[in-house]
Amino acid sequence: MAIAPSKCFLSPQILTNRPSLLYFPAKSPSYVSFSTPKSSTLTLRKSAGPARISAASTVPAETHAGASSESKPTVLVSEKLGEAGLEVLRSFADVDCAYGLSPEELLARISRCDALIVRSGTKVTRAVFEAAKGRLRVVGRAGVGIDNVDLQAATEHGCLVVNAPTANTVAAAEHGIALLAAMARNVSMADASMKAGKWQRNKYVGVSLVGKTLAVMGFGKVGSEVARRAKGLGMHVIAHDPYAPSDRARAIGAELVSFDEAISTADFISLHMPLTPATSKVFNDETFGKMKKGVRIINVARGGVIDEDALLRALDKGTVAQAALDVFTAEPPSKDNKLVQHENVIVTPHLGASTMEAQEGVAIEIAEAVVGALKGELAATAVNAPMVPAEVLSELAPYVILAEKLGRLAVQLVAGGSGVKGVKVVYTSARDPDDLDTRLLRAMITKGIVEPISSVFVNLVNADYTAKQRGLRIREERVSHDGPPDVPLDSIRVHLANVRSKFAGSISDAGDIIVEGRVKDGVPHLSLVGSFGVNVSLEGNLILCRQVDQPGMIGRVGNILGGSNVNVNFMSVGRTVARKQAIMAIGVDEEPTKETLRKIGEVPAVEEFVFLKL
Ligand SMILES: NC(=O)C1=CN([C@@H]2O[C@H](COP(=O)(O)OP(=O)(O)OC[C@H]3O[C@@H](n4cnc5c(N)ncnc54)[C@H](O)[C@@H]3O)[C@@H](O)[C@H]2O)C=CC1
Ligand SMILES: O=C(O)C(=O)COP(=O)(O)O
Repeated sequence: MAIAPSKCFLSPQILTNRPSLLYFPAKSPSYVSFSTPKSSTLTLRKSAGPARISAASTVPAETHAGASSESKPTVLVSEKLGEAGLEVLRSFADVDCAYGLSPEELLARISRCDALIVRSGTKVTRAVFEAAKGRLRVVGRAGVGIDNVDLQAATEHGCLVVNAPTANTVAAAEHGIALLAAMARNVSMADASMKAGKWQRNKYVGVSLVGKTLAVMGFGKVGSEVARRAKGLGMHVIAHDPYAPSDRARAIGAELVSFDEAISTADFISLHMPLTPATSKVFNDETFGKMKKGVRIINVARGGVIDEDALLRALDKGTVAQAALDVFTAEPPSKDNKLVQHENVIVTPHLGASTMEAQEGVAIEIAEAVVGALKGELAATAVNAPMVPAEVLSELAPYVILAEKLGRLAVQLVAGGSGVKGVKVVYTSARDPDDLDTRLLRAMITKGIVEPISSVFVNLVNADYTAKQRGLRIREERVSHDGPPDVPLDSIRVHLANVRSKFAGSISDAGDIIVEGRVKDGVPHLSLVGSFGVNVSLEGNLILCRQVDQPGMIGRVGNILGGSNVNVNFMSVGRTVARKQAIMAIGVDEEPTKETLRKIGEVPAVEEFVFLKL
C-alpha cells in the first residue's frame, strides 16, 4: 500500500515580514496578503492534515486561504477532471473548466490564471510560462507522467509543478495486465471478427501466460504492481530498473537483471519507465534485434520510449510477434498509423489511468496538492522543488526566518557597486551533517540577498536557479558544536566575500562582511556583526552604530530616537576591548526620519552608522 508523504504548511507571514509565500513571490494577489504583528510568537498546530505553522495572534490559518470571493485565485482545468477534485478546487478558487483548448487559446487565457491543471493531453510549453506573465504559480499534473510539462521553463519562472503520483498506479497496472492477457488470447481481434459475422476458432489460438518469462522494464510503482499481478498468473518475472532496490523486487518474487538480459530472455516485455532523454526510443532496431524471436510487448508507459518505425519493422519480420499499445509518440496517432492498423497489434487510446476510481482519486490528489501549494504548503508531490518533511520543517521554522533576515542584513551592508558574488554560509550544529537539511535555509538566504537588490522574486522553486543566473556562488559549511542534538542549529553565519561595506564595522579580520544569528526562545536574534558580538532580536528594523566605547552612549542615542517618537524594542552593545571600539545594535519599530538619523550621526563618539530594514 502506498504511504502518502506528509505535507507541511508555512504560513506566509512566518516566512517573511512581507506578504510573500515560500513558493510564490511577494507580488502574490490579495488572497495571500496580510500583515505581521511585531510580537508574534510561533505556534505549531498539528492536526490529522498538514502540519501548520502559524503566527499566534494573527488571522487563523483557515482564513488565510482566499477569504473573500473577489480575492480568490483562478484555477484553469484544461482536461477532464473528476467531480470530487473540482469540488475541492471550488471551495478555494474560481475554477475555469475549459476542456480541449487549442495551444493558442491556452496562451491567450493563461495570464488570468494562478494555477493550471492538466492531464497528458495539454502541452505546457515554455511559451505557456512566458504568456503567463508571472501570474501562474502552480501547474498540477493530474497523473504521473510530466513529460508534457517543460519543467526547466517552469523552474525558471518560479512556477511549482506538482503531480498526482499514486492514485492511478493500480489502474495503469491493471490495464497492463488486461492488455497482456487480451493480446495473448487475441481477444480484440476475435471480438472484431465475431462482430463481422465470423466464427474463426482456429485463427485465434493464443499463447499461455503460465510459466512464461515477463520482463518488467521500470520497476517503480506501476511496474511493481504489474509484477505482483503477473506472479499471481504463474509467470516468471524478471525486471530491469537501474535505480530500483533489489530487496523490493525480491519481496515480490522478481529478479532484477541487466537491460540486455531482460530483453533477450523474456517472452513478454512490459514497459513502465518514464519518458526521459535516457529512455527516449530505447526500444529500437538494435534492441529489438537482441530480443527472443516471437517476443510480445506491452506499453502503458509512454509512446516515446519505442521507436515506432523500428517496432513496425520488427513486427513485419516476426521478431516481435505481437504488441499491445496504450500510448503513442503522437497522441492521438494519425488515422492511417501503420502500428494502429497492424493485425498483430492491439491498441487502446491512452486508457491506463481511466477507471472511475483512479479518476476520482487523481482528481482529489491533484486538487489538494494545487490548493495546498496556492496556500503556501510545501507540496509532498512537488516535481521541481525540494520536498521537506513536516518534522524537519517544524523545527527549522524559526531558522528559516533567521536565514532570510541574515541574507537581507548582509546585502544591505554592501557598498553600492560592489556586486555580491561569493557567499559562504556556516551552520554551527550539534547534528550529524546528514541530519541537517539546509536546502530550505539556503533558499531563504538567497531570497534575503537577492530580493532587496533586484526585481526578482525568489521562492523555493527558483532559488538555486536564480542564484546561478546571477552568478551568486553559495558555499555551505558545517561546524560541529557540543550542544543538545534536539536543537537543529546553534548559529547561522553569512559571509559575503570580496565586497566593500558601507559599514566598516561589519567587516571581519579576514575582510568579509559577516552577520551571524541564533534563535533564542523561538525568536531570531543577531549575534555577531563583523567581529562584534551583539544580541538583538531581529524584528522591526535595525540601526547599527559604531562608536568609541564610552559611558552614556545608549542614553544619548535612545533620547534622539525617543524624541522623534521612534520606539526602541531592543538595544545591545558589543565591543572588542573595553573603552575602545563598540557596536550598538538598536532594534526600532518605526523607520527613523533622515533628520533623526542625521542627529545620531552628529553624536561625537559615533564613527559610523547604518539603518537596515529587516
Ligand atoms: N498509460 C497511462 O495511462 C499511464 C501511464 N503511466 C506511465 O507509467 C510510467 C511509470 O509510472 P510509475 O510507475 O508511476 O512511475 P515511477 O516513477 O514510480 O516508476 C518509474 C520507474 O522507472 C525507472 N526507470 C527510470 N529510468 C529507467 C531506465 N532507463 N530503465 C529502466 N527503468 C527506469 C525508475 O527508476 C522508476 O523506478 C510513467 O511513464 C507514467 O507516465 C502511469 C500511469 C498511467
Ligand atoms: O498518469 C499518467 O502518466 C498517465 O499517462 C495518465 O494520463 P491521463 O491523465 O489519463 O491523460
